[in-house]
Amino acid sequence: MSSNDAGTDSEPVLSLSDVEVHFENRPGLLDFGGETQTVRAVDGVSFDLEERDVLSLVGESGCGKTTLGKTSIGLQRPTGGTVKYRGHDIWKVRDGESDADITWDEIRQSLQIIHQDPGSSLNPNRRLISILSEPLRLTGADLSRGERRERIYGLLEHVGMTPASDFADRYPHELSGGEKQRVALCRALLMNPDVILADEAISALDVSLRVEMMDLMLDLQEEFDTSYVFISHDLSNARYFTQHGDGKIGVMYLGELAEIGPAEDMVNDPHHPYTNVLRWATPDLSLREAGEPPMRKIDIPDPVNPPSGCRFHTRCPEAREACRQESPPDYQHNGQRVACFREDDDHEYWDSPELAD
Ligand SMILES: Nc1ncnc2c1ncn2[C@@H]1O[C@H](COP(=O)(O)OP(=O)(O)OP(=O)(O)O)[C@@H](O)[C@H]1O
Repeated sequence: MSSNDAGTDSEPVLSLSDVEVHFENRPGLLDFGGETQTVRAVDGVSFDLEERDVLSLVGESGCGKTTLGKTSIGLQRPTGGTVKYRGHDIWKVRDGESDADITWDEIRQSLQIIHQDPGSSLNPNRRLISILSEPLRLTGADLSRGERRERIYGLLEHVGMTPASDFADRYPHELSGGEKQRVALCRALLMNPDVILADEAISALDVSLRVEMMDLMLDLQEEFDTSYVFISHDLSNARYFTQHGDGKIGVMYLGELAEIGPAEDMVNDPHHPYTNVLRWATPDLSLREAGEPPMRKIDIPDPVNPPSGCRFHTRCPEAREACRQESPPDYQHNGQRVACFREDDDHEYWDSPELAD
């Protein structure tokens, strides 16, 4: 085994280091003279996900949550940096450049996804029993037909679809949205994954069902030893899920992680001015103070041409000249990691002039 790819069980389940995903958008056929544009969807992101951990990614639409989530579970190849599963560089394994004793199939099986719209990922022509038998066959579980059925029934009942015999022979269109999402969760869990990427997995559910679904996911996390990357545009849902899962919230802005830390610290004591904006924009947190948003401008810059220095400087109420010049490194503040010069009492930021609108 090569020294730099010798994964062990003591390694984080996932470890992302300086990950970058840039998309090259080529001009369309009719776009004469158009130039290829580079969309900087994710830039310089690092984090570890431990066993039975939660990382919730929040941020405005287009900030790179889905791209980062997919990159974390090997559905998107990064254009820079590394993604490691238990210490193994997953793309080296995929490309046959690793002598690790793990295969790409094993890694892919360990990293599962549930989408916002589970209906689109459940085959409409197959009954639930058949949909849920598939992962058991794929994982090579040596089970008889009867044992498979028993395992599936057990899980359906566990997620509240009782009696399971009433559900097993139904087609997806015979289920409610919440039931479909439970089936998608069951199907992902039957692969025995280490990580499930839940991409806006509760957003399409009625508000009354969201907490129920999050509780179910957390309940099963204990039982199946699963970690979650939980994507949500709603900070109050991310707070609930992260706090109960004892994990971290990562706030993304224009492809970068602006701040990451434990849920309560992020909500009650945000250190990055953009985390403060998200908090202000989430009425459910009951923290909104009267008046204007804590931002200079409303419009979001283009990820094709992000602002220089700190990407948030064009909207940040605290921005100074230094923020336009230089990109802030990560500073550690207790359990939080913050990319903002204001964390450094000695930084030249404090002596540089405030930015005018
Ligand atoms: N395959 C692709 N090709 C080109 N650009 C892409 C591709 N996928 C995503 N993008 C762009 O990358 C940026 C980040 O997109 P992404 O979907 O990751 O953001 P998001 O935060 O998940 O957004 P939303 O909350 O709206 O789903 C956006 O500007 C998007 O248009």
